Amino acid sequence: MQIKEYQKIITEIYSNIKNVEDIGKVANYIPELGSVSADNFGIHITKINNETFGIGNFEEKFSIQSISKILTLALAYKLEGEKLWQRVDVEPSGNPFNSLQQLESDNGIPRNPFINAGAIVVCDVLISHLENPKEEFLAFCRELSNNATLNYSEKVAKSEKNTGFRNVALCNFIKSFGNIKNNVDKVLDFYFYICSLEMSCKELSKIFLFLADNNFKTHKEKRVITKSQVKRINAIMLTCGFYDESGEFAFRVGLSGKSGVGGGIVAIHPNGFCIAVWSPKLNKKGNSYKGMLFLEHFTTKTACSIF
Ligand SMILES: NC(=O)CC[C@H](N)C(=O)O
Repeated sequence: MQIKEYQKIITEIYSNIKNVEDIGKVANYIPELGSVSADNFGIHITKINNETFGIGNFEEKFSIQSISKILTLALAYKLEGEKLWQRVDVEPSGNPFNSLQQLESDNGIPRNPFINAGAIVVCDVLISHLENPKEEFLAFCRELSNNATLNYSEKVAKSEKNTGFRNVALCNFIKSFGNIKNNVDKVLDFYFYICSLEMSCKELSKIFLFLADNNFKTHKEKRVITKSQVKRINAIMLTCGFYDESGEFAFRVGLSGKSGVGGGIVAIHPNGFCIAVWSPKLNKKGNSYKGMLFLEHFTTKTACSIF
């Protein structure tokens, strides 16, 4: 589909949904997230041929939260290879993102890398590989998107550190099973920082092009991960990207995707495009209410789901 056609359809849906009553709530269990204006609504699409279109607050940076779990997974998979799956599984959890429940019966092996438990293990794997995890992970993101302005938010990271009791519990619990190899404070500090990464919809739809374009190379002409790894990360996004609402997202939208409690969602059409939506009010499962609604209309009107 031509970018002009996407532009027309996106503009139309954006205008309709902008005025729909938002039944969601801005996340405030991390106090700093509660300070954003609930009315923000932005969309940006980047095609693999680099044609783009954006509307609304698509250039404003926000806390990408769990969307960063795709980036930590990509780097850990690159560094650790298939051994990674001995530490974290690839099954949908059917449980909330911060749940402790299954970890006991699963002997400290998190169900997938996109729930908090799984992302914490992935952070631990990265710490074992990297000398300066925060700096090197940020450098990876900057290279991937050819964007030196990408950064963490100190405020959000600190705010989460002060209130992240559940994540502290998760990390210690997993450590008790031997599936955290490094110091828990170090792992948690890294986890809180990766969650605090800030990007706009425009930046998000660009950084994830490596999952849409099988021939993607960075500006330094480097391949990021193998084609098989791209396929697998997309598969985990489809089955686990929205926690206990992953089935619903596949059912209503039909793209691989990932949400964050900052209200962002990215979705991938393999060989087509990456689209990012931001609207801070979340539904009960922690996914952006208007973001999901927008994407449902988008794949319906463009007939561009993967099914
Ligand atoms: N779903 C999310 O975006 C959750 C991430 C958040 N930083 C947390 O650990 O609770």
